[in-house]
Amino acid sequence: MATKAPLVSQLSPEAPLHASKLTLIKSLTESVELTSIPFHYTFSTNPIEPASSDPEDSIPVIDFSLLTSGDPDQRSKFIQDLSKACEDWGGFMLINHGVPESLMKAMVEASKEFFNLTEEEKREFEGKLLLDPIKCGTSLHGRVDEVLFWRDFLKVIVHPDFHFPYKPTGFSELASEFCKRIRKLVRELLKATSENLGLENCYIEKTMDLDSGFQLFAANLYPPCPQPEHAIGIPPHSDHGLLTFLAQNEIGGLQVQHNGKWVNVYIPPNSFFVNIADQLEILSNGKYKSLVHRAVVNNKATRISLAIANGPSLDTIVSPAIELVNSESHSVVYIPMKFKKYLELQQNHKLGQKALLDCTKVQTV
Ligand SMILES: O=C(O)CCC(=O)C(=O)O
Ligand SMILES: [Fe+2]
Repeated sequence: MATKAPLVSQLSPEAPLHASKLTLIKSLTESVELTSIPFHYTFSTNPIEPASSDPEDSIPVIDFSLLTSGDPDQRSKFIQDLSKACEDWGGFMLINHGVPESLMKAMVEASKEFFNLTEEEKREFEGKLLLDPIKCGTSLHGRVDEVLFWRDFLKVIVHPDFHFPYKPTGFSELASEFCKRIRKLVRELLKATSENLGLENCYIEKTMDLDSGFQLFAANLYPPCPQPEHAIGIPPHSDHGLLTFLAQNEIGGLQVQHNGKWVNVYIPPNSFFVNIADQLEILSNGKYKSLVHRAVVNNKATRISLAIANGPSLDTIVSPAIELVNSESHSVVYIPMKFKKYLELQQNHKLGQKALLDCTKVQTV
């Protein structure tokens, strides 16, 4: 059995988590035969409630090729489907989006290779501060987390400036292409969204300064967990930007909150799950709600997910579109805030549903 100091601190309930570096969850699960989860990983003493398997709860599917077909009827179907998905769910499965399946698979493979680097090699990319361009770690904020999450991550700022680890070979080139294609899709989706909100076609693109938009690539690794009903990969939260794109290997684990229930979302290998994030909720003055989601773990197979968060530029002051504020039916407004400030506040906020977004709301009378 491994007896590295950081491992001991994770296994013992008395040891303060903050005392030493945390072992990556991948290393922990590979170094000892675990039959139960170490104390600090207990997210819930009661088993986490299972998700709904009601066919009524099927995720809307948006066919991107309808938009690009050149047929006006197909385009208007796309616009309507998107509008309904944003209002009813806050997320949708995006199919026929034009990103080659081979590129998506290669990205998942390269992420897996990254996580397979030695712990020492990965420590080179550790990163400490919020806007450090490359950060590899475990849980959420690492040592400051009260409960540890069953997840290792690599987070990289890929726009407006592109950064990326130089290992494994070829990962950076693949990621550059992959993220560029996603930015293109985001622009198209946000043009259609502007239209759906009754705004000028380029409203979001311009006001959110997408030419300098903040794009963050994250790869998440969730190894098998001996007690998946008591641990969690990522707890319930909404994302910070405008739209997040999610892809995964063939293993499920994403759940979204819909009408007060948790719903399983399986993302097929050639699809993206796209969810509305907080800045789009603010901009739409609450017409669209950011989607609360979480990642659960399993006891059989390692899951890898890729989450690409697409936001405004860091200096953009995000506020509700004025056209959407003056209506009597919308009495809630959100306090305008620089996106960078929002990220800083989020960093110091415990991840809990939509706690930070709720703080930015003011009730008008
Ligand atoms: O792994 C997943 O499916 C979700 C990841 C996620 O929510 C995130 O990285 O923000
Ligand atoms: Fe997320």
